[in-house]
Formats: sequence, C-alpha cells, structure tokens
Amino acid sequence: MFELKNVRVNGILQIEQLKIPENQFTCILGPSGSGKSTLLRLLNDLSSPDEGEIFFKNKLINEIEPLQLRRTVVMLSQAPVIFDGSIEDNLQIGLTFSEKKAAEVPEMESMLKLFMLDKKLSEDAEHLSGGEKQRLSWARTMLLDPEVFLLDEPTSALDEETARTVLTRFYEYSKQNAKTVIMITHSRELAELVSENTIDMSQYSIESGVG
Ligand SMILES: Nc1ncnc2c1ncn2[C@@H]1O[C@H](COP(=O)(O)OP(=O)(O)OP(=O)(O)O)[C@@H](O)[C@H]1O
Repeated sequence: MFELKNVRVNGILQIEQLKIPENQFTCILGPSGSGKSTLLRLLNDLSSPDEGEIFFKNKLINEIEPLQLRRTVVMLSQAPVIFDGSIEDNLQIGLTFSEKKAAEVPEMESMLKLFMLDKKLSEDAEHLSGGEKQRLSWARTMLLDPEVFLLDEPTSALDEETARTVLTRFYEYSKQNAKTVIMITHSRELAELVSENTIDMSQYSIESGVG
C-alpha cells in the first residue's frame, strides 16, 4: 500500500526501500529519537523527505491532493487532541471537519463502550483523565472510518490491562473492516499481541549529526 524508495530525511532517516502492506497491522518499533514519528508523518504528507519517493497505492504521495489523502490516511497523534465541549462534541467534530454525516447516538455509545469509557456523551471532555482523553481521540478517528490508521503510541497513557483490552478490540475491528493500521509502540509485548508486520527503525535511523 505504501512504498518508500531511497528516502532520506536529513540527519534522521535513510530508507533504501520499505514496503508497508495493505489490510495488515504493522507495528513500528525502535528507540526514542530513532525517527518513528518522522516516518509516520511522511505517510500522510505532513512532512516531506529531503530526497526519495513515497508511493501510496502506486501514486506519488506528493501528487495526491492533501485533503483527499488525509481523509483516507488518518493520523492519531501522540498527544490527545481535545476540543472545548462535551464528549459528543469531541466525537462529532472530526466528522464535521470531514464534511461527513453526523454520528447517531447508539454509534457513539458503542464507541465509548469499545474504548472502555464509562461516561455520558453530555459530559465535559476537559474533565477526562489523560488516558480517557487518549481513548476519546482514538474513538474520534474511528468514526471517520478511514482506510488507513496511523497511530502514534495510542496506548502510552493507559495502564497495561486497559492497553491490552483496547488494542485487542481495535485489532478485531481492523480485521473485520479490512483496515490498514500502522502503529508506533514502545512495547514489544503489545506489538506481539497484534503485529502482522514489524518495522524495526534502528536499521533506518541516522545517528544525530551524521546526516
Ligand atoms: N521538525 C524537526 N526538525 C528537526 N529535527 C527533528 C524534527 N522532528 C524530529 N526531529 C528529530 O528527529 C529525531 C527523530 O524524531 P522522532 O520524533 O521521529 O523520533 P521517535 O522515534 O518518534 O521518538 P519518540 O519515541 O521519543 O517519540 C529526533 O532526534 C528529533 O529531535
């Protein structure tokens, strides 16, 4: 689904060739600072390489209309993004931005259940804990129903048990709906739980200052 050829991000990444398959759950592992988030940002054109080519479905990524690309390839950033308003407002806002039909109440409620959020839709999102905000942001991306999920450490603020449960449920959803998922994680254990394809960043990382 994605192919990178001779990609270089100065001082950070050097990737001769990398293919990321469609409809699979790919995990990106590697030490802090090895360029995991940088790679993820290349995949929805949030940043561009200094050299090389990136293809999405055999098309050069920088020739795809950015809005179109980012509706198909959705990024969940490391820090949760929470807007002023209720939990419901926070779930609907992604759909509003994407000019999609609003979600029905039962759909939103089942999303809260899937993400183990024992909250009412009317509650103020600002009062949620860090881990709850992380799950709410994740639920918002799920309502967008993209083809590809780019997840940057989506379980970093969750305890081990919650992380395992939520990730297993998300994995099942991704299989049932033929989604492509590319997830950064520091946890080998979580990667083993869901990964069908693993990218080890240490082979692509340039030592700081060398590039
Ligand atoms: N816009 C930027 N300009 C310059 N350097 C950057 C930029 N973004 C990231 N870097 C540097 O590139 C390196 C890789 O950063 P990146 O965030 O991709 O690593 P990471 O593997 O995701 O790290 P972590 O696991 O700590 O989140 C780091 O040394 C970082 O300081």
